Amino acid sequence: MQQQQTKIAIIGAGSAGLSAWHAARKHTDDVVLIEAGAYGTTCARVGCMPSKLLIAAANTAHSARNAAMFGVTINDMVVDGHAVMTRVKGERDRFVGNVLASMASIPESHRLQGHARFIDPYTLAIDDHTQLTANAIIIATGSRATWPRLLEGAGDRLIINDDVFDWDSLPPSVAVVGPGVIGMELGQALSRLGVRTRTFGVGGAIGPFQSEKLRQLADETFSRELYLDPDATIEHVEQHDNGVAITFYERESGQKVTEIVDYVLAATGRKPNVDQLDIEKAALALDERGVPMFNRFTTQCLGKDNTPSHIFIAGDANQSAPLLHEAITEGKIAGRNAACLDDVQVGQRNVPLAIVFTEPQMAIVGESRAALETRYGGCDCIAEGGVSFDDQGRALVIGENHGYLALYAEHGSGLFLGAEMLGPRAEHIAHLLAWALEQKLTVSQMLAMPFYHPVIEEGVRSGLRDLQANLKQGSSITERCMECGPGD
Ligand SMILES: Cc1cc2nc3c(=O)[nH]c(=O)nc-3n(C[C@H](O)[C@H](O)[C@H](O)COP(=O)(O)OP(=O)(O)OC[C@H]3O[C@@H](n4cnc5c(N)ncnc54)[C@H](O)[C@@H]3O)c2cc1C
Ligand SMILES: NC(=O)c1ccc[n+]([C@@H]2O[C@H](COP(=O)([O-])OP(=O)(O)OC[C@H]3O[C@@H](n4cnc5c(N)ncnc54)[C@H](O)[C@@H]3O)[C@@H](O)[C@H]2O)c1
Repeated sequence: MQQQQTKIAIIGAGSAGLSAWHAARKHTDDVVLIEAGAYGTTCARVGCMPSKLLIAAANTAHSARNAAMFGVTINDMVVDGHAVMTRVKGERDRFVGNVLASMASIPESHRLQGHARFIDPYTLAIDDHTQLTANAIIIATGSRATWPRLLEGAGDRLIINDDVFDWDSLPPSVAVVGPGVIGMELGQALSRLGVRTRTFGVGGAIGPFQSEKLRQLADETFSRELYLDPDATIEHVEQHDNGVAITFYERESGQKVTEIVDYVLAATGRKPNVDQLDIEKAALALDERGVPMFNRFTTQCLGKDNTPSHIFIAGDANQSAPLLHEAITEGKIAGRNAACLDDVQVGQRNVPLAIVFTEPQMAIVGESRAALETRYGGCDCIAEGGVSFDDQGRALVIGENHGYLALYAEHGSGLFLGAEMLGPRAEHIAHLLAWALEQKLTVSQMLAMPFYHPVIEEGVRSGLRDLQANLKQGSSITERCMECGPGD
């Protein structure tokens, strides 16, 4: 094995690893980036971008199909599966190309190709060709899809998101297992593109929602356009000639049925890629899932001896917020801190923000009601308000009048705490609300902002008014109040 020495080794050239690379390079030239698979990042190759491209095609088909609602007739609307996938893959390749072009700024001499694993806390083996010793190591290895064993009955017809973006055309039917973020985005998109879908979950969860009201509303709303059973019992999955026989209890009738589908798409969650790193040789404290314990503000891992380690972890690998913008932020913090081990600093983290690109979109800003209840310890300190989009002016105009926005604030201070939303333009509303949360605005400060007419934001104002009305803030301090002493 070739012996090599570096100041910083970064494992994984995905979004977090590349962000770490650029941050570290501001402090040192001595950085090595290790990648086991294809360059281009999960986000661009098989994640955020191709999924949004597929969704864009699906929503176009859906709008065309529903154009009659506006008095517009579109005759012979055809979804050309081959053309859909050609555009998805073509634009996807453009995004990947952009990443590859930016990688050109990383000299070959600073890159190693191969699978990294720990030999000891400071040494990595890269495949069986290089032994790399580093003063600091950043784990940015991402995550991968997991699935229950039952689905393996589908044989080579069991697919994950990566496989969808390899298709040259659209198949006639797909069973989607897991109505989480990936399952709902891809399941609805495929259904709108004319693929016969069946979506199955366990325990009732849909998308990212914690609020029972929103979960139920999502169930009702999505069930209107696709077969969705968020608490399904799948009894048997078996590969069958040119498809898969899937035996399940039909939601409405409760009857056991067997259907043949072309593919079973596993969207049952992702696990961090830390299990193939020989992580136990890194002398780190691990949680019950085997993921290194770390400080989310420094991304520094905790050593087995309870002292901060020279190892950092960023992006999906730590599973704390498996989203692209969080991967970039964590990579930046990790890169800077790995380069300045004597002066590890707290990095800036933003408020939680998650958006699901279904229609209606789903979004969570700040902590969910359930998480807030836990944080506040059940002290009845949280006020809730909300608004339905069913009869909201702008939503009616554009024919997207479905959904609800739940808003949370703190009694007493009136501070805005967060929101959960199913509804039109949630991607934009969620940003406005996240920015308000970031600025630590109170509900009355938010209500003092301008609201144009007619816009979805007017619905947000109605929700904020409802929240304001439910807030217990005590009597307002009058101009010459008892508390105000002489000299005021
Ligand atoms: C279908 C889908 C849709 C998504 N949509 C969105 C979205 O709309 N918005 C959003 O914010 N997020 C979205 N995400 C999540 C987002 O893609 C991830 O949070 C983000 O890509 C994580 O980046 P990362 O750098 O941690 O991982 P990656 O980009 O996966 O990088 C990890 C890299 O590490 C390499 N690696 C792993 N182990 C080793 C090893 N031992 N040695 C060397 N290299 C190794 C891997 O090959 C990989 O290249 C989506 C994800 C999926 C799957
Ligand atoms: N728009 C976005 O930002 C976006 C899009 C896609 C993915 N992502 C990221 O990727 C992560 C992973 O997404 P995901 O959808 O794989 O995970 P997820 O945790 O969101 O969803 C997994 C779903 O599978 C269900 N499930 C688990 N076991 C099951 C079983 N045996 N049978 C049926 N259902 C089962 C779960 O109840 C859950 O609903 C997300 O948490 C998110 O961070 C983000």
